[in-house]
This record gives sequence, C-alpha cells and structure tokens, in this order.
Amino acid sequence: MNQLHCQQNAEYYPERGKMAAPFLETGMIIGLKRSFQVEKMVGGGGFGQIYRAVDLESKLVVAVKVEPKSTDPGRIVLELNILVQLAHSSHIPKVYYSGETGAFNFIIMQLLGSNIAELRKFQKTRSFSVETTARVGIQCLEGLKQIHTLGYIHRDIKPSNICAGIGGHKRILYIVDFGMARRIRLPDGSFRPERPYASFRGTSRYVSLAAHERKETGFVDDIWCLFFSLLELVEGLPWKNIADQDQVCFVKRQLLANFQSRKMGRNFEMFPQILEHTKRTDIPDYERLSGILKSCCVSFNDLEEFEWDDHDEQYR
Ligand SMILES: Nc1ncnc2c1ncn2[C@@H]1O[C@H](COP(=O)(O)OP(=O)(O)OP(=O)(O)O)[C@@H](O)[C@H]1O
Repeated sequence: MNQLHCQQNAEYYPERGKMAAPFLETGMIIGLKRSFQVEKMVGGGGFGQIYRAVDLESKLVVAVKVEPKSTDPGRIVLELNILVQLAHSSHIPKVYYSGETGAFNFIIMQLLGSNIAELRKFQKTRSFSVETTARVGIQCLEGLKQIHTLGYIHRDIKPSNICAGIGGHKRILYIVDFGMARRIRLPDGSFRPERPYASFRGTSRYVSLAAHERKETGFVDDIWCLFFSLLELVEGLPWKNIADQDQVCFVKRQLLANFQSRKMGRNFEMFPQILEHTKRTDIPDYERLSGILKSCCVSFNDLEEFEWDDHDEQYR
C-alpha cells in the first residue's frame, strides 16, 4: 500500500523537491534490514525532501532524505558516497542507512535542526552578531577542509545548506546537500584536467566570480560561497533583490573592488584579499582565514549558546 502511494506521487506530481506533494506519508515504514517510521517533513530543496523518522529498533530519531528515482538518480548516489567517506567528519551529518522504496531512493542520516537561513530570518534584526557569524564561518571552514581533503568541492555552500545540530550537538554546525559536489582531486593527488568551459553550478547569490564566468572551480570557490554567505548573515548582500545573474556578478565585482564591512570591521577586509590570491588548485589557508574571523570578534567563545538556541528548541 505504501509503496503504491509513493509511485503514484512520483508520477502525478511533476514538481520537484519541496514544491512537490509529499513523497512519503506520515506513519509509513521504510527500510528492509532496518525499519524506520516516517513522522513529518522537516525540509525540502530543489530535488529532495527531508523527513523526521524513528529507527524502530534503536528508537533513535533520524532524518530521511528522499529523492524520486526519476530525477537524476546519480545525485543521491553521489551524496551517499560522499557522506560515507566523510563519516568521521565533525561538521557533516552521519549516515546510518540507505535504500529504496517504490519510486524513491532514500538516505537515513543524523537529524539536524534548522538551517541558518531560516534561523537568520527569525532574528529581530534579520542578521546575526559578528560573534555568531565568525563561529559559523570557522566551523564551516573546518567542514570544508574535511571535504576538500577528500578531493571534493561542494559547489553549493549557502546558509540554507548549513544546519545547526540538535540536543548535545546544538553548538555544532553541519554542511548538508552534496548533490552538486564534484571530485576535482584524485587519490594520487593529481587534479582533473581543467575544462575550457564549465557549465554553471551553484546558487547565483553566493557563487564566486569564477563560477559566474563559467570557469573551472576549485577549493577556493567553496570559500568564496562561504564569504558571501557570512556577509549575508551579518549585514545583508547588496544584490539580494537582483535576479539577473550577470547583474549579480557585476555588483559582486563592484563590492570587491573596494570591500569594506560595516559590522565585521577592517580585519575582515583581508578575507577576500586572501581568496583573490588563492588559485583554483591551491589548498586554501583555512587556519589563517579562521584567525581573521576570530580577530573580528570582541570576545570569541565557541562553547557559548548560539543566539538562536531558545528559538530553535521551540521551532522543532
Ligand atoms: N539531516 C538533516 N536533518 C534535518 N534537516 C535537514 C537535514 N538535511 C537537510 N535538511 C534540511 O532540508 C533542506 C533541504 O535539504 P537538501 O539541501 O539536502 O535538499 P536538496 O533537495 O538536495 O536541495 P537542493 O535543491 O538545494 O540541492 C535543508 O535546507 C535543511 O534545512
């Protein structure tokens, strides 16, 4: 019965991801060797939907990421493969199980809290403090270092792909959504050959100038996405209401020509300067960039509660 319901959904609702009708029904049980009972939808992107579920044996609350087999099955396979390789990374959700049900593939992973795009919108000022922004940046730099060390680039770092942990992990931030990742470095240390033209990947608001220009991207381009994300979190982006991609690129160029940050202060100006001097195949200086973020704070304490802590407990 449940299986039939899933197949019908995939067939009759051509919209993707969060725009589509729910892929899974509350109460349905998925998994063969292990069983998980679906509770409710907690997120959705362009392709997939994320549900909260319970592992019926261990009673552990988990997240289920589901994608229709019909949308590019390679995406979820790639995501699973990367999550498994990053199993020991502190800023990547743990993967527990994977499988298929009817017309859908799914991954069972660690349940996280809200993403920081949502959390920012719940702030009175619709922005985070310098300290919170710096903590987000430093934790994401650690996560990106772990991803890059494996030879992958994420290619879609943005506030909605950064989630807060829950329970005992609520002071940890996690990078999600590896559906657009690409391996650029092989295990022997060599880089995949540069393509003369690379089609656009990522989200226009956050991507690097190189991505706008359809150039081959590297490790540093993930950090450019992080830089624009941090700027949005702390004081907003001048191109937030611009839809045209070329226009966004033009305004980004203008901003970088004379970069100043109203809230982060003078030290933050060095952050894009360092990125500008980092080549596609260079290993970014994660520690130096983290040091810059720390130096923007009056006091830095990564063990303190985040400013959204109260809200997120209620929100879930
Ligand atoms: N493990 C998780 N636990 C709780 N919520 C999650 C988890 N993973 C993702 N989410 C939430 O679901 C949203 C969508 O997830 P994700 O980006 O992985 O989906 P997607 O369909 O691949 O999106 P996109 O179209 O951006 O590639 C995220 O913004 C996040 O808020």
